[in-house]
Amino acid sequence: MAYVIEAEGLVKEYRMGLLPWRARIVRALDGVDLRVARGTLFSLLGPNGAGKTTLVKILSTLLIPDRGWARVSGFDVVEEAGEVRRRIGVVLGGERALYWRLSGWDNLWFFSQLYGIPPREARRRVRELLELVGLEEWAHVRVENYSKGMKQRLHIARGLINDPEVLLLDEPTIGLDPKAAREVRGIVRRIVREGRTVLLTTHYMVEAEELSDRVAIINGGRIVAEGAPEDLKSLVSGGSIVELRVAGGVGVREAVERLGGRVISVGEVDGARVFKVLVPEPDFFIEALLSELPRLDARIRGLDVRSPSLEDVFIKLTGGGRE
Ligand SMILES: Nc1ncnc2c1ncn2[C@@H]1O[C@H](COP(=O)(O)OP(=O)(O)OP(=O)(O)O)[C@@H](O)[C@H]1O
Repeated sequence: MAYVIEAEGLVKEYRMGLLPWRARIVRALDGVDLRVARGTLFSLLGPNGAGKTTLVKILSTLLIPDRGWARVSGFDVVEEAGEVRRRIGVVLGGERALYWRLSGWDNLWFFSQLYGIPPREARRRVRELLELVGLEEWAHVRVENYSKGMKQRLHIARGLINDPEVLLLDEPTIGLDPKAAREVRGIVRRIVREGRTVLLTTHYMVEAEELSDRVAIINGGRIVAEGAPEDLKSLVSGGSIVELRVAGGVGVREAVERLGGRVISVGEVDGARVFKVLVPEPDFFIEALLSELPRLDARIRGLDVRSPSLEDVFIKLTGGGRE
């Protein structure tokens, strides 16, 4: 198996505060190993502050790790940073790397010339990329008139200007409405179909589940699980997820556990508590629960049974997270 991204034992710490005696060390990566096969889409899924951006920055040579090593396309990200940069495209979330007063075409042309692409080839490339991201009709309109989704699509085109083997995408759909996010995901799929390798970070389970060949769940600077979405779901397999909404009652959680359920999260919606419970045999569990709850003075507001999703795995392994 040819791995186009490899990393082992990556550690990165940030020092917070200017005064040495009051400095606080934040360990953003705490020994990360990673292997991404050529031509696949790999997602790093994790809550805020998990270390996703730090990892992408190390792989794109923008940060140097304190310990460990990483190679992209066979080149070391520290020792051979120039070689790595020639072979990657990077789209960092929230960046403002476009010139808003220039058109989409002029932005891509400008970046093509920074890479020293000969004019004839650059023209062809810009045309193809605008087509890939569905902006050919907007090519000569200033970027300041683009919607958020269009800007993000242009960002992605910019990340591909040097025809990279590997595209690193940090939170590509953050802040986009569902339609714009769907368009971006479609483009990402096309990029992988072209034979490139894509590593993307996200905290949207659905995105990771829908797009990825493999997913690594990262939390607190460590990869806590890695595999194909289906494999990861089997971590909470051997059962069903029962979502139980109850109002009032004392000792509900204890009762759920006594009946063989494993509580993976507890939330609150409209004044009712929502228990997500992993249960081996839902029929038996629900029957027993229905006779138990009235004794605890708990009123059932809703009950739902479904198969586990990637989100359940994520919650189980990270103890929460957004979305
Ligand atoms: N420049 C910095 N200085 C100090 N601490 C930082 C810096 N950048 C990141 N951190 C800290 O390192 C940890 C990991 O941050 P990182 O941005 O890599 O996480 P993330 O998974 O990308 O999160 P998010 O989804 O919020 O972008 C967090 O605790 C963060 O506060």
